[in-house]
Amino acid sequence: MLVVVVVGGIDTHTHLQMPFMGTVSIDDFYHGTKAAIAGGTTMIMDFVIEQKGESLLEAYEKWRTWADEKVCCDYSLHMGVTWWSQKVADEMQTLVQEKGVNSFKMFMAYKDSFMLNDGELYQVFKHCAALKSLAQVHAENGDVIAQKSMEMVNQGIMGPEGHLLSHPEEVEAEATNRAVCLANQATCPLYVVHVMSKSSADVVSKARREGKVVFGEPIAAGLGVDGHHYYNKCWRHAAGHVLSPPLRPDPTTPGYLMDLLAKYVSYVESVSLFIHSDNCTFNADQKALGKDDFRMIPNGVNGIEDRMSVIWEKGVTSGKMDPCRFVAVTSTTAAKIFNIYPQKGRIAVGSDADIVLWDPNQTRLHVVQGVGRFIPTPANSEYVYGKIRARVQANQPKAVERDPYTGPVVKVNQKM
Ligand SMILES: C[C@@H](CNC(N)=O)C(=O)O
Ligand SMILES: [Zn+2]
Ligand SMILES: [Zn+2]
Ligand SMILES: [Zn+2]
Repeated sequence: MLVVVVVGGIDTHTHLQMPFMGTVSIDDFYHGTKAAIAGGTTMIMDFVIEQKGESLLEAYEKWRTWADEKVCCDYSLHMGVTWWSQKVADEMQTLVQEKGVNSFKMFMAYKDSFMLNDGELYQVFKHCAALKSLAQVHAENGDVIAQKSMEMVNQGIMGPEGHLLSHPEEVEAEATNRAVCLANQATCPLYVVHVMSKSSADVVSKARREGKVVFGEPIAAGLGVDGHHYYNKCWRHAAGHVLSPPLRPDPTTPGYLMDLLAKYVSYVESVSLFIHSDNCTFNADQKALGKDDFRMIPNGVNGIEDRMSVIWEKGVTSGKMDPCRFVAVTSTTAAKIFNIYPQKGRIAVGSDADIVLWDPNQTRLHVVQGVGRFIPTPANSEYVYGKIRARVQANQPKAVERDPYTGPVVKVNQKM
C-alpha cells in the first residue's frame, strides 16, 4: 500500500469536555485533539453551548480557557444559540466582529434545554444573514420527540430502543425541511449537521437542486454503522450507540450516505461536501445515568480519531471515491465554508503546514499538549455568501407602484 501525503483533516463538529445531560463528555481538549491527530485530523471546530439565559460571550470565554491550554492541534469555535433576545443578538455580533466566530448552531430538538421555536429560529437566521455568518441546525422536531418519549415510557419501553422509537426518521426529515424553508425565507445559508437518514439527505439534495444554499453533513458513525445496535440485548452495547438523531435501522443508510458524500457530479448534485465526527463521547458508566430511563442516557458517540479512516475504508478502499475527493470531504471544503482557505485545507507555500502522511495500515503518532492555536473564522465566506448575494439581488421584494384606491369601502361591523 502506497503512503499518500494529504492535507490535515478538519473535523467541523466536536464536543470536547462538554457539560451535558448531568455529566461532561469524557474526551477533554487534550485527549480529544490527541485522538484527532492520531487519526489524521489537524484541526477541529468545537461548540460553545451556553445554557438558556447564559451570556454567549461568557460561555465563549469559558470554553477558550478550557481549550487554549490543552489543545494539541489548531481549533476554532462555533457558538450555540439556545435562547433569543436582543442581548443574544448583540453578543452574536460581538462574537463575529471581535472573537473570530462565523457560525452558530441552533437546536430544533432538546425541548426545554436548547430548543428554539420556529419564530425564534427565523429571527436568528435573519440575524445570521445580517452578520454574514453560517446558520447550523440540529434538525429534529423536539415537540414530537418529547411526546413520543412519554408514550414509550407509558408503555414501559425504558431501554435504548426507546430512544430510537421516539426519534423516528421522518421527525428528522420534517425538521430538516422546515429548517430549509425558514433559512430560505431568511436568505440565510444553512448547514444541517449530523444528517443521519436517507430521507433527510434527500431533503438537502432537493434544496440544493433548487439552488438553495444548504449543506448537509453526515457523521463518521452514520457512515460506519446502522441502528440495529439499539436492539442489542447488552444494555451497555445498545446505550453506547445513543445519539441524536439516532443511527437509522435501515441497513442501506450508511451506504446511501457514503454515496452522497462520494458523488461529486456538480456542486449542486453533491449533498455532502464534507464529513464531521460529532464526537461527544460518554463512557459506559456515564451512559448508565439512563440505565432505568433512556431519556437520561447522555447523547453522543465517538468519531474524532476514526473519522478519516472510516471515509478512507468506506470511500476510497471501496472504490467510491479517489484520494482527491477524500481530501475534499475531510478537509478542503470545510476550510472554504468556514473561510479559512487556503490557510487551511491546502498544501501550498503560505498555507499552514498541516501535512499528514496517510498510511491506513500504520500505527499512530505522538503529540504535544498546548501547541494548538485558536484559529479565527472570518465572516462572509465567498464560498457561502457568493450565491446568497446573487439570490438577494434577484429576489429583492418590491412594492407595486399603483394609484391609491378611491372606490367604496364596507363599514366595519363593530358587533363581531
Ligand atoms: C449536543 C450534541 C450531542 N450529540 C449528539 N448528536 O447526540 C449534539 O446534538 O450535537
Ligand atoms: Zn446536534
Ligand atoms: Zn456488551
Ligand atoms: Zn453535535
